[in-house]
Amino acid sequence: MSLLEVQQVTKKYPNQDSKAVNAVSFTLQKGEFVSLVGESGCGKTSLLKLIDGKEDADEGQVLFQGKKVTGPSQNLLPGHPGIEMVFQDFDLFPNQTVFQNISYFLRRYQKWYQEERIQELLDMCGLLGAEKKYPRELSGGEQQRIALARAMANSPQLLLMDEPFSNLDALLKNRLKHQIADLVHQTGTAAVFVTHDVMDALSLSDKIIIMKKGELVQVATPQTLYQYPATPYVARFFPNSNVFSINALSALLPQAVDVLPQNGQEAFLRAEEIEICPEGDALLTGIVKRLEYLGAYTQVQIQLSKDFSLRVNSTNINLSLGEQVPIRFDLKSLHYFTKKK
Ligand SMILES: Nc1ncnc2c1ncn2[C@@H]1O[C@H](COP(=O)(O)OP(=O)(O)OP(=O)(O)O)[C@@H](O)[C@H]1O
Repeated sequence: MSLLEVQQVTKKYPNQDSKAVNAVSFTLQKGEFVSLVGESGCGKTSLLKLIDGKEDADEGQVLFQGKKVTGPSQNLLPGHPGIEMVFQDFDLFPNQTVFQNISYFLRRYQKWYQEERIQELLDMCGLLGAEKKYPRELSGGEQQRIALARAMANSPQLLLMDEPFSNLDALLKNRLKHQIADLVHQTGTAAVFVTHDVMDALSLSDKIIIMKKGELVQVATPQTLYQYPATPYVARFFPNSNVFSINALSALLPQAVDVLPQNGQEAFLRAEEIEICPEGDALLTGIVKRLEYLGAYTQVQIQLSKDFSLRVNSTNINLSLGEQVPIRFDLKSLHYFTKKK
């Protein structure tokens, strides 16, 4: 039995024209780490609230450990006890100290255990010594970590995290994201992690769900998602992907018309699959339009025609804007999408 089964869940808020969540189905196993990625307003938070029983579904159902999760219409205190949710706005008690904020979630335990557990949680989140502070005395990132510590206090079976790293600096985010992933794997806690950053999703998840306008577009492992994005929307989440129309490429490569499909479809090519090459080996030639130095390589935007440019990853640090550069790639490495939208 799956830990969580989301079955055809649909939600439309009053006064909204379209459904915030539309016939969404997926399963989650014990200890599995799933990321939910999608553009702003596509229904990620709504889906988390439906899973946790904080919103009523119009259609479909959520089963947690085989039992139906009921919403606020049937519960005085919405929210399932085995599921914890970390909200984007932290939801801390403003007039209580950090210790009180966390201990409220441990109120059923004896004082000595509360104290021990709170030290453990604060240590994990890098906030030892903050027990007596009030939320207003903490930075956004610190408040966010307290919200995480609080959600993990009771070692929930399912942790729902709504962009938990949005207020953290890069150093802290890197530390915390690996701690959370380790914790999930060590304790058998399952997690649904909402993020805008598909690279975070790639590095942390067992499975990634891509959402668009309330619907699931693709559910896949990070490897499959990266190699075979099902639609242009999915591919565009990756900073190194080039999505373009085959017609635009065919116009520049009349000699390749026979090997390129002529149905006006889109294709994609990763920036690392294209190289700047010696002039005699060029497939195409373009002008350097933008240089983005990223440490290990530079991402170079090369304009090939008025409406067609490609991003290329290059280790050449001597390129300059406006320079003419020859590029090549294997036409066989072009990827085509299995779905249109
Ligand atoms: N309580 C509500 N009442 C009415 N409409 C809502 C409510 N909550 C969300 N919506 C609408 O439902 C849609 C989905 O919102 P939701 O917050 O779930 O998206 P999201 O993907 O989490 O967005 P973001 O990434 O910006 O947080 C949006 O159009 C939003 O305006």
